[in-house]
Amino acid sequence: MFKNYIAGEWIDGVAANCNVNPSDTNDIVGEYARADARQTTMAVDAAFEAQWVWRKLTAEDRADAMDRIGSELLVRREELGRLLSREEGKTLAEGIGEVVRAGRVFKFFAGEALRLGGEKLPGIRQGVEVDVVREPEGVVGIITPWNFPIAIPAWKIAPALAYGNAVVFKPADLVPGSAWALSEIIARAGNLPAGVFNLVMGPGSQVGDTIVKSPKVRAVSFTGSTGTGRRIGIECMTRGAKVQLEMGGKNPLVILDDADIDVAVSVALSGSFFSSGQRCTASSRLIVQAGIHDDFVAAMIERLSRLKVGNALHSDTEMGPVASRDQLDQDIAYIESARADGCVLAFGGEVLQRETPGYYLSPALFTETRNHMKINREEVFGPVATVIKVGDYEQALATANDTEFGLSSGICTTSLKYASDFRRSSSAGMVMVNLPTAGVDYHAPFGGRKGSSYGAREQGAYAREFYTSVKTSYTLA
Ligand SMILES: NC(=O)C1=CN([C@@H]2O[C@H](COP(=O)(O)OP(=O)(O)OC[C@H]3O[C@@H](n4cnc5c(N)ncnc54)[C@H](OP(=O)(O)O)[C@@H]3O)[C@@H](O)[C@H]2O)C=CC1
Ligand SMILES: O=C(O)CCC(=O)C(=O)O
Repeated sequence: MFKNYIAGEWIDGVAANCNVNPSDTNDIVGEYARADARQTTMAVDAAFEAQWVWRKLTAEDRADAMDRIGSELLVRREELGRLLSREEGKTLAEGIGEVVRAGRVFKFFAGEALRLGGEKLPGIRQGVEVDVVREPEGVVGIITPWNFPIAIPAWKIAPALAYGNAVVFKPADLVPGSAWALSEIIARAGNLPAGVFNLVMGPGSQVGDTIVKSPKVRAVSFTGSTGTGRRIGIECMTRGAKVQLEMGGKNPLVILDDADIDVAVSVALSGSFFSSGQRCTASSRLIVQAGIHDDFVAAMIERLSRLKVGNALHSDTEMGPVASRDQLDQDIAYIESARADGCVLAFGGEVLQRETPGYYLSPALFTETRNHMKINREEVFGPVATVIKVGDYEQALATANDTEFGLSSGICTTSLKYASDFRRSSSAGMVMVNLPTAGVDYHAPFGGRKGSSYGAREQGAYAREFYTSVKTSYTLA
């Protein structure tokens, strides 16, 4: 049994949770402890005490800890990448890539711990000095989803710790294995004082809810569904805690007549279907100008017909299964609803059988869709993309922005004029030109607008906005 880590001890849960390999449902990955509300409160209390020890250590101590964690992740990339792919279903290359990304994130924040500067302002009164510094928030609650089980925890935990906060980490119940492996490295290689970092596995309705409602938790960082995110946001705001929410997307990829068709197909394929489309940044709406529409759709179908869907751990697999039975059911329900609305299923959308029992779905491409349809309004979170045909650039831009979400957007064009205008006019937080809407750099700010995100940006140096609080002091020298 893999245990929770509370107050510097590995502790049994009140129940157990077995996670299953979505590529082979006969394969049980492991048995993991499940905490309840009482154990979660123990973790919060431990973090509350430990924050004072941690923030008083030097920035170099914190930097060294982040560096050691990052180094171990990078050294163990193959082993941890395999565990991640086995547990979540993304391909081995994607799994290893995610571990590398997490390792780089810790290395980046090792540097950031040393770069957290302040500001000195001239006082307006004679002899008075004004200093502006950033201090840690205190105890930070981190609640993460299943689709990036190592990278998302890493890009929340690393800045939280680097800037001097204590952490209570609750991973998604679906993927405790990756979270446990990451936590074991943080606990051991980080060599942190007891209570500075706590892992509390268990259901969101108990563990997550206790974290969110605890008065000792000063800030909550969440990634997941819009519904859960909004509920957490209201709870935190009601009790005056800081909150950062990364939620859904309905990301548009515009393809103009002047696009290089090979670039457009490769960008759409990667953005829509890699990681089985289970990315909040996935390109779910392909907005295609009429002149290139038929050639683009034909080229996509040709490429999709060669896409190898199979066991995530096989080296030649290009797209693994979807992560769970629930996710498969959700994808199928959206496919049925699109069909009922009159969309044409140009490719895929079928449950597949492979040599091992798993949640295999062929990548689905719909044509003849309209932007007002349900399939174009709600996040599917699976290997499902739609094509929306438009007449010109202005219509493409208006369609792209006509969504309640605003995480990422993209355009494929060879026109500098349209590329520049799209970068300016897109209502998304991240804009890509001739690149997939998914797959971002670890040192640049990450986040969206409108219904996709709430609060300060994640990642890169911008992360300090969320994980620190500004203090202004006045001194009469
Ligand atoms: N935008 C994104 O990045 C993601 C979007 N999604 C979307 O959300 C759908 C549902 O996925 P799901 O995993 O259930 O997403 P959730 O938003 O429910 O889960 C995300 C995290 O929040 C936790 N959680 C759930 N309920 C609460 C609560 N009341 N208080 C505090 N924490 C809570 C979950 O715990 P636990 O799972 O252990 O119950 C998990 O750790 C997907 O089908 C997809 O459409 C999902 C993942 C990521
Ligand atoms: O596209 C990426 O690199 C990140 C995606 C992400 O954060 C998510 O799907 O939750």
